[in-house]
This record gives sequence, structure tokens and C-alpha cells, in this order.
Amino acid sequence: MSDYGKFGPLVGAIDEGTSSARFIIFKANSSDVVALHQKSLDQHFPQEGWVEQDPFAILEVVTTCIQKACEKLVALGGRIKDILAVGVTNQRETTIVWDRNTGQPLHNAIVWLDMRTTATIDKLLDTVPNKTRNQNYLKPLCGLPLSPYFSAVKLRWLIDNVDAVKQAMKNGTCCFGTVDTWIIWNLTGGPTRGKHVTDVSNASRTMLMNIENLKWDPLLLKFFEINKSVLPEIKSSSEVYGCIADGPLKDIPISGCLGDQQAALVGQMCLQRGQAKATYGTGCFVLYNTGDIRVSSSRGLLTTIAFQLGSKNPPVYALEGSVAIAGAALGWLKDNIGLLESAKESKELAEKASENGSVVFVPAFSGLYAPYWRQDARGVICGITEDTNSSHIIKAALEAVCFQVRDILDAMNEDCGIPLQLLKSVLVCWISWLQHQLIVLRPLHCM
Ligand SMILES: Nc1ncnc2c1ncn2[C@@H]1O[C@H](COP(=O)(O)OP(=O)(O)O)[C@@H](O)[C@H]1O
Ligand SMILES: O=P(O)(O)OC[C@H](O)CO
Repeated sequence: MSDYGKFGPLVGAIDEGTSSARFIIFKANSSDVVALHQKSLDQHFPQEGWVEQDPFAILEVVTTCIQKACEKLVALGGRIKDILAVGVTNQRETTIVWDRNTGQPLHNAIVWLDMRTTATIDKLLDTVPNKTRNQNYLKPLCGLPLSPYFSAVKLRWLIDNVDAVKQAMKNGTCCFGTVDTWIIWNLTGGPTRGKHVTDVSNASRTMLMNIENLKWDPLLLKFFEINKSVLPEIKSSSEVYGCIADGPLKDIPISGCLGDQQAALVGQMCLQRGQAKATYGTGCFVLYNTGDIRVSSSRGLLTTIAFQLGSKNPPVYALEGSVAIAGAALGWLKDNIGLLESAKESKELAEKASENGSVVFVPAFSGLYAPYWRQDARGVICGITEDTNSSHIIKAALEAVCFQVRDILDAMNEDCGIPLQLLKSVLVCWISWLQHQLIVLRPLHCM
């Protein structure tokens, strides 16, 4: 007789993204979803170019999703005790600082899209040896260019500008974490016994981890003047970090942690060198599994850790093309301009656009990421004539996502020397027809 209830053994996945969080309960060893709950998460824009989230609101959406998905599981006749383990995946780079004694955040989370550190980057570029102001100076160590995107620059800004952070640094009570770290620390007990950890994939987005030895790097810490004592312990992506301290999942181990884009690579089974995926959410991210090779891009792509499945296994690397604004362009047309009532209706409305429109939309709200890395770029809509209507603008927003992905695929093909053979996409329905037009024209197998 099986020891399990009607669904057999189960696993839970916390997915905390920029726009929403989900908790999904899967049948173990399969992609069958038994129960799921999703809740949206607000962003705040206190000044032009600033993007913040409330760390407690991040926790609240996660715990609500856990609670509701567990209720759905029970309503279906399933048993919470059959959930054997929980994994965490998260929006990357978003930076949170808190007091380890009280658990109180010392500032709102600075979201990956935030551009407030443009001046910090400028100052840091002045410190690059030989006055070269080379944006790629640290790339051999961490795989990343100097950009407001990454956590170290956001942490530097917090230390320089927020009194509570300065004080906690002095008192030795300041904790830094990306969203995975904040969630795991809180779920495993917070101030009393929370585990202050991150995984290699998230750590590889801070600009503080050496991507060869997977340790916090003294030269990087010195460059950003960051004290190692505030940083979490770096773990592999698959091991038990601790057990959940409270709530419906009490005592269940957290045994997996991956940045959301790396998790999508694993979820799409791109486990072999040469396989790639594109995932569309707030942004869009193409990751290409390069196996044990750290490909150094000359075309603006990032070298990043894809995953490390257990502390005894070597890491797998990826080349990444990051697009900051994908679904967020539709969100902007809905919330700021009022052209859409929901992002969902964009496909139908875009299909109404007559062929003779030539509107171009560059949604560079947070500068342009790969392959350009222009923090000074800003959004533009052009090609408007008296025939232009809302459908043309919506269509141009969808096309903008595809053109950005196309730029990245071209850069990847040039960097890798061989055309990409397999690209798996997590497609929201809206993008598939455009992706077909713009990408399938090339020798790519899109799934
Ligand atoms: N059907 C759709 N068509 C177009 N855009 C969509 C659709 N559904 C969601 N979006 C956009 O995708 C983003 C949300 O996707 P989600 O997977 O929740 O993102 P994240 O993982 O970044 O939290 C929002 O920016 C929203 O505007
Ligand atoms: O919120 P998403 O799904 O667009 O992902 C955000 C990325 O992890 C940022 O690097």
C-alpha cells in the first residue's frame, strides 16, 4: 500500500516574479500541476526611473499563494503532508536589506529595473584603472558589465544613501539578500533561526561572486566597498537549506533555489549544452546552456551560472540575453496610456492593425539591456501618421519584444560561432504569431 494520498508524492514551487507570485503544487517527478494560486504584486515608482517593492508585500504574496494553493489541494482531496519538498525561484537582482535581529527591512526592495544608480555607475567607472572607464572591466571575474541592473550597485547606493543601512552596517546587524534570500530567511524562521543563504545562480547576478570558484570575490567586494559580513552563504541550487518554520508547510524542507530565468531553463529541460529557452514575463530572457564552458561574449551577452545541482557537482554555465521590457510594455499601455483593459486582449487588438502601419515602439523604459547596455536610452514611439490607431501601437509593442529577442539571437549566433539549433519558448499566446514571423524565418526550431 502506498503511504501517499490520491495524488502520490508532491513537490511545491514558490515562483516570486516582478509582476506576480505563484505557488504551484506538482506531482513529484512530473509536470502535472495539482493546485496553483497566483497573486499580483505592486511596484512603486517614487521618482522617475526608480522602481521599488515592499519586502513585506513580497512575503505576503508568497504566503497567501502558499495558503490558498494548499487549501485548493485539500479541497481536491489531497494531503499537505504529501508535499515532500519546496523549491524557490525568484525575480533576480532585486536587492533587499534588513536588520538580522528584528527582521525589519531597512528600505524598500530596489527592483532590478530601477535606474537610480546611473550616477553610482558613473562614479564607479571613474575608479576603473588606467582611466579607461571600461564597462566590461569586471566581466572576466563576474561575467557582467557595470550596469544599474545588478545588485552590487544597488547595495552600494543603499549604503551610501540610507541612514538606517549605514547604522545597521555599523552595528553589524545588516543583512543583504536577493528575493530568494529574503524569502528563505523568513520562511525558515526569520530573526530566531532564519537561514541566510542564496544559490549560485542568484549570486551570479550580484556582481560580487567569482563565476569560476563560486565564492564572494575579494576584488569585487573591494571594488564596490562591500563588507562580506552582510552577504548570505552561497549554496548550490539543489540541497536542503532549512525547513519551513510555520504555516501550512511547517517542517517541509526547502531543497531547491534558482533565479527564475535559470529555473525556466531547467524546467524546459535545457540541460544539455547548446539548448536554449526564451521566457516572457515582465522582461524577456534568452538563456543558452554552454555546459562547463564560460563563453565570454563580445556582443553584450552575460556569462552567468545556469545551475549547480548539488554542492559536489560542477556548475553549468549559460550565455544570457536580457530584455528589460517585454510584457511590461503591454502593462504600460494598459496602466499608463489606457489603450488596453487587460494585457490579454493585446493579441486580438494587434491583429486588427492594417498592414500599412509603420509604427515602431522602442520600450527602453529602463535603458536598453543586451546587446546594447545603454542606461541612457529611453522609450520612443515613432512612425505615427493620421492613419495610426491604437491597434498599430499595440502591435508595435508586441513586435518590439520580438525584435529585441531577434537581436539577442543574432548576438548569440555570432558569439557561439554556430547557429542555435533548438530554442524552447515559454510563450504567452500573444507573442507566438509574431515570434513565428520574426524568428522562424531563420533556421531555428522553436517549440
Ligand atoms: N496574455 C498576455 N498578453 C500579453 N502580455 C501579458 C499577458 N499576460 C500577462 N502579460 C504581461 O506579462 C507580465 C506578467 O507576467 P508574469 O508571468 O506574471 O511576470 P513575472 O514573472 O515577471 O512576474 C505583465 O507585464 C503583463 O503585462
Ligand atoms: O519577473 P520576470 O519573470 O520578468 O524576471 C525578472 C528577471 O529575473 C530579472 O533579471
